[in-house]
Amino acid sequence: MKVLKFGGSSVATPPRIQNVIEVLKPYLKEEIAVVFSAFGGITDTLIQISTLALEGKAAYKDKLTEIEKRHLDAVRELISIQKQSSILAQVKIKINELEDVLHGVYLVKERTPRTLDYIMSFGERLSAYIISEAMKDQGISASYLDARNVIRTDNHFGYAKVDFEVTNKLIREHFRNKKEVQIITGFIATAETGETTTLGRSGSDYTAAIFAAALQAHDLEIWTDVDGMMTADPRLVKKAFTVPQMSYEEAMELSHFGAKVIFPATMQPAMVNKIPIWIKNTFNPTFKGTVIHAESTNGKLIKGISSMNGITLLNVQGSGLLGVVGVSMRLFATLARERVNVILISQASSEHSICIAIESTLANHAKRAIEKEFQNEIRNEEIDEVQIEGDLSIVAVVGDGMKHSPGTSGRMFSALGKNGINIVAIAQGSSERNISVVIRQSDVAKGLNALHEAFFLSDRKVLNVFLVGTGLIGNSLLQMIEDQFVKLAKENLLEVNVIAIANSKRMLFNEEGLTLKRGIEEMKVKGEAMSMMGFVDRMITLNKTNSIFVDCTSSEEVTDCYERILASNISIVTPNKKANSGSYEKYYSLKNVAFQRGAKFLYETNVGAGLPVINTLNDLLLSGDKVISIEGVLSGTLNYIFSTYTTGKKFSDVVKEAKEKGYTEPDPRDDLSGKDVARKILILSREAGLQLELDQVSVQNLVPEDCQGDMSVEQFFKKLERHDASFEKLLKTAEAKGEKLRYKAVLREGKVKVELGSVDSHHPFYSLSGSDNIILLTTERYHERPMVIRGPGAGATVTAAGVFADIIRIGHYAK
Ligand SMILES: NC(=O)C1=CN([C@@H]2O[C@H](COP(=O)(O)OP(=O)(O)OC[C@H]3O[C@@H](n4cnc5c(N)ncnc54)[C@H](OP(=O)(O)O)[C@@H]3O)[C@@H](O)[C@H]2O)C=CC1
Ligand SMILES: N[C@@H](CC=O)C(=O)O
Ligand code: NA
Repeated sequence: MKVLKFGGSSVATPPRIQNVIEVLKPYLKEEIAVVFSAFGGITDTLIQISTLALEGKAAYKDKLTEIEKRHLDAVRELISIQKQSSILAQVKIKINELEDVLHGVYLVKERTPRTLDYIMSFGERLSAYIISEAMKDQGISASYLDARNVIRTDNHFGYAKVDFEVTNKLIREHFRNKKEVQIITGFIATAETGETTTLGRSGSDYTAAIFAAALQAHDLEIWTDVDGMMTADPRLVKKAFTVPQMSYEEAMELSHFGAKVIFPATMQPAMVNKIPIWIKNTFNPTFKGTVIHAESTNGKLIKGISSMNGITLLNVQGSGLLGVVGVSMRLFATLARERVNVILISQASSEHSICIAIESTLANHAKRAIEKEFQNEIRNEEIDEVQIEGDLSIVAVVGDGMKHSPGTSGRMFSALGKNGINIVAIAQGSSERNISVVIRQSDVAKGLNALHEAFFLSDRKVLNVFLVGTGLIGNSLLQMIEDQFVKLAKENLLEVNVIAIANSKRMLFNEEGLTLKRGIEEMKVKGEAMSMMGFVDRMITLNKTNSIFVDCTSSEEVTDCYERILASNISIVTPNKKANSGSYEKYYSLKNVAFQRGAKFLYETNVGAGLPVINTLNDLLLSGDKVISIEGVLSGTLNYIFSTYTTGKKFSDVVKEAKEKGYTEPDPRDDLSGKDVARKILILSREAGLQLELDQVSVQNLVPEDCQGDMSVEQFFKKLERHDASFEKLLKTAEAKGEKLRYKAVLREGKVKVELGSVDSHHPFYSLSGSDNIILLTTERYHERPMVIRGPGAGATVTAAGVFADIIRIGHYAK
């Protein structure tokens, strides 16, 4: 014997009912019994109608007509015309009965729990009856069984307790010699005194388990609308997947915390009789689903992550708790008396406080009750007033495999901590099957995803990128992420998702990740108006795991948001130098906030583009070295200009070439003025430990006076042409000495300057070409000959690659 149960969503419409009949057909070869819930939504509507009647609102009649129509329509759609009339008549008789009861409620304005149970019973009675007739009409040997004939309970209306001795006997007697498939009403039963009762939440599952146990079925199948028990709530964790098998205990722990696929109490009869419970999906019938059985399956550390919202913590504390026997007894007795269900308890060994998680709706009531119970202690200041903290959630990792496995909680807390999720309370019982934490409700989606990645996606990491700036660098970066996506995911288990893209005008978000190929175009067409505040708010609210803000602009409006971003535990990667070359105070405070929050702030491309300058310098310093001097050519643009500019060429043309090749700043005057180089050497000096400001850098400005000030880049180029002759003079002077022009940056003895000079053929700067940068690091350890870092130091590819490398570096750290 196998018992199957189909829930309300599986039988919500006639086509779905037909689908269920199709699902059942292959089962007819074996012995089965099938339990049905009311058509989807009917139980709720029945409660609603009875409430309207209770409130004296005649509108209940319209709703009743709707219910009647739904059931009559189902008969008309599922059953052939010639058989319809007697079945329609039966349905009408039931609806009339229901109408009489509702009329009674309407008149006397009273709806006892007993009446409500009776009203609700019509949902299952109508559905199972109609389905049994539809099956018969299709040639299946089936008969309708009103479970009230065989399930006996006490008269606790709403959640009646089953008398198994009598029930088992009645069920077995009923099934003796029964050939037809029994189509059974879920949820309902009869009290010893004869009234209709219901079995409480998920009562139809319970009905199925009661039948399975009584008939000693070899399997119980619960058919619902999901693919079984999932590793986490799939609405919040996109990568959640079905758990193929788990123990009864694991299922109880998981379902207890809101994974509403199965309600623990309903498993009891199956569990006691060791009957495997299959969770199957009516909308995906060939999928295996989940089997819940007696074996504790080893191998996996945890089976699932559950979550429960709407939680409030009550904190009872004070010196009166310490070592006083009986306080917790009084506390819990009070809560029990007030029917407040305690979901989680935590007490530290200092015995100074006890904290209890309950449903938020009961918080004020519970607080008042406890304060009343302890009014003497509160008056004597032995116990404080009860503190309540709401808007919380419980998240729990569950699995038999955690037992005796050190490191599970470590992994859990580390995943939450690295994502900046504050843990308000913790509980783990000695069954070691469940570790529960209380966190802010707004952190639940992020927390679940972080834990899911930590436990189920093994070493797989997902980085969520929010990009601002889609010019030369931003665009190349997106291209690179796209080109490397599959390889990184496959070989390095690193998934780089771009969640948002913005330029100065528009921004576009997609929580699932944007299609990079068309990302920028889409952003320009479909994006909403860009506002930096709006962008940051949205990014913070999304609260994604491993979020990385990537700034590929040169805007200070963007760097002004860094502190807030880092303070929200979001890492930053940027080639934009404005933040680190602003005030020293700002530079210092950004590093500090990042450190405090465990967020990363990476800017290798601030100097020498993709060349490993900042990381190398930091490695030297961290290992105890000290900088004596830094000397370099730090501008790709200026190096390109002065190594390409030879007799016969026009200076202004060479500057244009540098811009076309993508070496210059958005405004090339930032390069020519020496300002960009000044920023870079300032950043290196600060990294080396000097507390300097930008105006302390002595700068030689190469922008002719009439080209300075407010004008467009085009206007600037026009004006620059007038100065070609004076630049030619400089060039000729250097060439006459056999030297080359180079724009140098120097840090020595705490002083920093950037200036144009010429170098002879022995100088290491002489042979630089194209966009090359060179950095000579003279340190205590590298003092006879400096460490030399050299190579192309500007341009779209090398810079974007450096930015990408910083993003991946965060991936190494993330979890
Ligand atoms: N080019 C190089 O070789 C190197 C560049 N860098 C740095 O990289 C950064 C980007 O340079 P690059 O790509 O060449 O510059 P671009 O001028 O090509 O692109 C800048 C991008 O930033 C956007 N932007 C500007 N202001 C804002 C704002 N307030 N809000 C949102 N978006 C804004 C622009 O939007 P819109 O498209 O609407 O104008 C544009 O998309 C700069 O900081 C530069 O110093 C660092 C190392 C090397
Ligand atoms: N404009 C800069 C680009 C890198 O920061 C340069 O030319 O070096
Ligand atoms: Na670099």
